[in-house]
Amino acid sequence: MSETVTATASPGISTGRTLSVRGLGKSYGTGSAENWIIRQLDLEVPPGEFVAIVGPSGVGKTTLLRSLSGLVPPSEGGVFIDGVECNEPHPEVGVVFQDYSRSLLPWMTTLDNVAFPLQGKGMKKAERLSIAEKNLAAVGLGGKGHLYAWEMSGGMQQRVAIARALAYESKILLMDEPFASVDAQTRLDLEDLVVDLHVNLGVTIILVTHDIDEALYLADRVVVIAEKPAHVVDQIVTGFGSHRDQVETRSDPRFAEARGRILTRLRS
Ligand SMILES: Nc1ncnc2c1ncn2[C@@H]1O[C@H](COP(=O)(O)OP(=O)(O)OP(=O)(O)O)[C@@H](O)[C@H]1O
Repeated sequence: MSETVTATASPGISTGRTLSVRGLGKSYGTGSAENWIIRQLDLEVPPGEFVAIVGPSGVGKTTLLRSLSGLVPPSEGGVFIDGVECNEPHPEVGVVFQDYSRSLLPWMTTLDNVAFPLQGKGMKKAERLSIAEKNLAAVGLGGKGHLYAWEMSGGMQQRVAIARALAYESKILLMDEPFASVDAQTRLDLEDLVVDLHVNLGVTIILVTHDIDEALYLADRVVVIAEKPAHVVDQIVTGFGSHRDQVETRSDPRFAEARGRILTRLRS
């Protein structure tokens, strides 16, 4: 059974950060085998904005997100956080991946999974557990810290992954197809959870998805990447404000208009 959850303020988050992508290029291989996936990609995401990146399958969305997270070094250009070049994992950038089943450590309880990365901050155990508990509550899993991954649904495990990213004081949250592996109803619930987290916590969010409707429902701005090498080919400010409703927002004439524009752009 799915639950509807309202996010509450997390202790880990204050305001977001500006993320700037300048002339980003990423290639795999060398010499005559060099394959440019992304090239000349520019993007500016101010503090607190929610940006969704859409594009056709295989265009390079995951490659872009990995470059933003510092997990993959760019081949050209760079990623800047508040104007400072950052081409390696940044302590204020949290990442949530699609595959929740591989993101949680199976031998640890949920509470320990969320608290684990905080060890690197040199905090005492009681403080780590307290932050973990508060962030679990923020994603609707208060009091569930004793459970193991195998005792939770896919949607619950993905909430834990989000709580863990938030607990690490992330000011920028990168999400790669975070709802692609859960059922349709759970997906709607998780979408609304992320909307609430964004509104209540003010964190900057960049989410990659192949689902145009999901992008329009969640984001302040939808960035379309396409062609080979991939670059930004269109951007749409959704204009729906902070209030989103799964029925009302998706029935808004601007929603259909934006969807039509993106589909036309991707098929041209
Ligand atoms: N480590 C790698 N080495 C070589 N090529 C890679 C590597 N990672 C990705 N690629 C290639 O880069 C291209 C873009 O892949 P990527 O996963 O970023 O696309 P995507 O838009 O996220 O795809 P999808 O929508 O199917 O998830 C693909 O052609 C892929 O084969």
